[in-house]
Amino acid sequence: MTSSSSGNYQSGFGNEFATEALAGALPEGRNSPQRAAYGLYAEQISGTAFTAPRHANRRSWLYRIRPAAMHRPFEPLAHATWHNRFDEAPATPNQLRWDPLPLPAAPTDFIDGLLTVAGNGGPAAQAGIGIYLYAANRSMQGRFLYSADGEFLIVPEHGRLRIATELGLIEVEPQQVALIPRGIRFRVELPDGAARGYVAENFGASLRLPDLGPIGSNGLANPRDFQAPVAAYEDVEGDFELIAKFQGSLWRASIGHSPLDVVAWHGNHVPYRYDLRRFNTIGSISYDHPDPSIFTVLTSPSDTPGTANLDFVIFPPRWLCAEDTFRPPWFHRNIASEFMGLVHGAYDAKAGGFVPGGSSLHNCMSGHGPDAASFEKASAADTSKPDHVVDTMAFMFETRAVIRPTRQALESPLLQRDYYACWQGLRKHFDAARR
Ligand SMILES: O=C(O)Cc1cc(O)ccc1O
Ligand SMILES: [Fe+2]
Repeated sequence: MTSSSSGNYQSGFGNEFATEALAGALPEGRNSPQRAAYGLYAEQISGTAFTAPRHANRRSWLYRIRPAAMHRPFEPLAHATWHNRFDEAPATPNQLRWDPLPLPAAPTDFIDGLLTVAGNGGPAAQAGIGIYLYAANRSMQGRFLYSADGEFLIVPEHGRLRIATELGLIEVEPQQVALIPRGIRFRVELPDGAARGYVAENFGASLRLPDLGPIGSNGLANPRDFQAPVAAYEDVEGDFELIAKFQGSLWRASIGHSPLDVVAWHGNHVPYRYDLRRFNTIGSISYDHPDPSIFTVLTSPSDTPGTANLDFVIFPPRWLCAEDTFRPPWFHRNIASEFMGLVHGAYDAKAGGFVPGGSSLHNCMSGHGPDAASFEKASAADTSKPDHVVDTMAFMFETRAVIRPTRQALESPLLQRDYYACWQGLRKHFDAARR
């Protein structure tokens, strides 16, 4: 087996990258020479329509030991907890919150450990997202995964992931995220022996950096902090399995070699990692709590301008200094639906019950906001002094379409059946005689 490089990245979101693990493996001046160097096969993978506008167009050219076509036929593969059936249970307007998944006792790899909590739309419509949790305790061995249905945004909460992809190696730890584009084959290894986290599978237009408008040319997630891998290949033969996620179901095929055999590549349909601690958080320096759209890391636009299929939003450490302002998130009802997770520390709108690895769902127009304890504390706080919110990293998958929990999520013992009670202690302060 030949394998190369660890910890090597190329920087810049949306760049036209070029990388070769063997000198001269990338053809010069053309994509598809009559005979590629080293006896490699040239292969293109497109992530957008050929004719998508140039700024949105994604494709990569791969120079590989064997073409992706070379495997035995696929057959259906059952999975007890990972699926895209978002219509099994009625969509609910109830506020929902779950405790974290326990780490598994039996041997469980990343694929086995995936569980669908909720979602909307679907792969057939190329719109919506699947929301999954994973809890695993061993590396994928002799098997490789790709999804034809969407890109994976992986948000680790516990344990590092070493993600060996066709285009090279991506290593992430909690407070970093990984993005695996549609179609790219990969294997997830667990250097810490156990791992837990969240995944959004985006069936819609690929995630990109949001426009910055009047913020200007810098800020939020800066493009240079996104890191794509360098080429790293495996020249290894064996009795392996290629697993495809296709239209919400899994398929398996025997493959006689590692499909991670790309010696060189160039293009922009690429995996990335991003460290959420690099986010340049912007907020109010006068009064009022701004809309959380200023915390958008990446966005998947829909066909309606300004109305995302998916926004990936984070709530990182930050200073709060708005004067005469209720500083935590306000009470609200939104047209968008909000799935939240916590990867580190505590969230400033919830004094208890929302712990790292836990999840919450507040659907379209469902009232929510600070719990009673957080409300009382923030209403009494001295706003002439800044507050430093530290030790925190919450995130939100926000979608234009209602997020439909799966039956297994609604029936799970992890669902907090008393979640509504966190708002029941909000006292009546109204007094018509006092302004
Ligand atoms: O519900 C939440 O906690 C997320 C959220 C945070 C915020 O600062 C404003 C609106 C919002 O939905
Ligand atoms: Fe909210």
